Amino acid sequence: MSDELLNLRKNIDRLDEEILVRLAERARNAQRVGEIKQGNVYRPEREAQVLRRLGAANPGPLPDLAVQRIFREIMSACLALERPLRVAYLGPAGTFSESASRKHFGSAPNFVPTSTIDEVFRAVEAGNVDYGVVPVENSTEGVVGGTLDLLLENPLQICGEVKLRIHQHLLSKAAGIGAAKRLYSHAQSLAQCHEWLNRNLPSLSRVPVASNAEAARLASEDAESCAIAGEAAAELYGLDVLAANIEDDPNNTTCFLVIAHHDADRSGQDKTSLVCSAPNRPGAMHALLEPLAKHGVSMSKLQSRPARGGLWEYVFYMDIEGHREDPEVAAALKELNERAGFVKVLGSYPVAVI
Ligand SMILES: O=C(O)C(=O)C[C@]1(C(=O)O)C=C[C@@H](O)C=C1
Repeated sequence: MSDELLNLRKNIDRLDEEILVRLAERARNAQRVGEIKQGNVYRPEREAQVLRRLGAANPGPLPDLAVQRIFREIMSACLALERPLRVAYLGPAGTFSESASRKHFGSAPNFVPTSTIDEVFRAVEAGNVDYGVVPVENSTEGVVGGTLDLLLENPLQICGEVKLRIHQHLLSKAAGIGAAKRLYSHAQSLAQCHEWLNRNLPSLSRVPVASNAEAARLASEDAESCAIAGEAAAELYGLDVLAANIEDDPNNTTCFLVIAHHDADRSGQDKTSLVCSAPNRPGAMHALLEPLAKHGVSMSKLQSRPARGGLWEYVFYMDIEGHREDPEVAAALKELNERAGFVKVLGSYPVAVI
């Protein structure tokens, strides 16, 4: 081994020990914060601030995202010293919902898979878990109506968002693509890879199943079949990637929400989700939007859904920029309350950092 290589490795060993000592010191501080803090130990606004600050202060050569992922894990482990979290997600294990949960909370919590989105809400509401992660919108397939309906009916609040790039892979234990006779996947994933499949595997029979993870499990038990699923499912079921990133839209992204009994404090870069109704008369929609324009509040999303109970009655889901405690947002919400038939603030939370 050359002298230079030996010296570099010696340096790395010394630096690792320094990092370790500093990590222990950080963890002890977090433990003490946990003792002093009243109420919830998990503080999404503080975590977002830490990640943003370190991304901005990063001197390189590591990319910002790599630094933020490392600190995401550090905070996850520090928080677990204060109190281990329980997080429910739409299962089974290996789904994109699990990947989104881990992306947001790191790997320290106890993750609890559920069978339906409704069960995620019920687990949080009953206090069986601290937080829940539910899909709300996919860039190709649109909104998850069930999640929007549950947010309207339920007293729970949104305390965070997770944006996950969805990469779909063709997975199998078969020797090659030609050997496969059946393809399992969730209907949404089959739709997201429709063009690739028509081009590359037009005659392979496509079998929709309950989830991508279930598709991966079925493919792991039968070497004549393959599945479309993500990396987490491939790892969990020991499948080979026959073709990677086969989604038709390379920007395919799903947005998830983190639900809890509380929303988040101000982080400096926040959004607020709300749902409201407008009376069915001319100019009613304009009346809803006017307070936002008047107070300089930007709206990033507007989505209508049929109201339960009234034929051709609608409710409107909005995302606006800012925290409900920011003065201009508070003023706009107050006026909106006076004009709309009904307004429910679903929560203010930090804009996703990673
Ligand atoms: O600042 C806090 O409240 C902490 O508990 C520390 C810490 C961290 O490790 O930085 C850990 C968990 C919280 O969610 C936020 C931050």
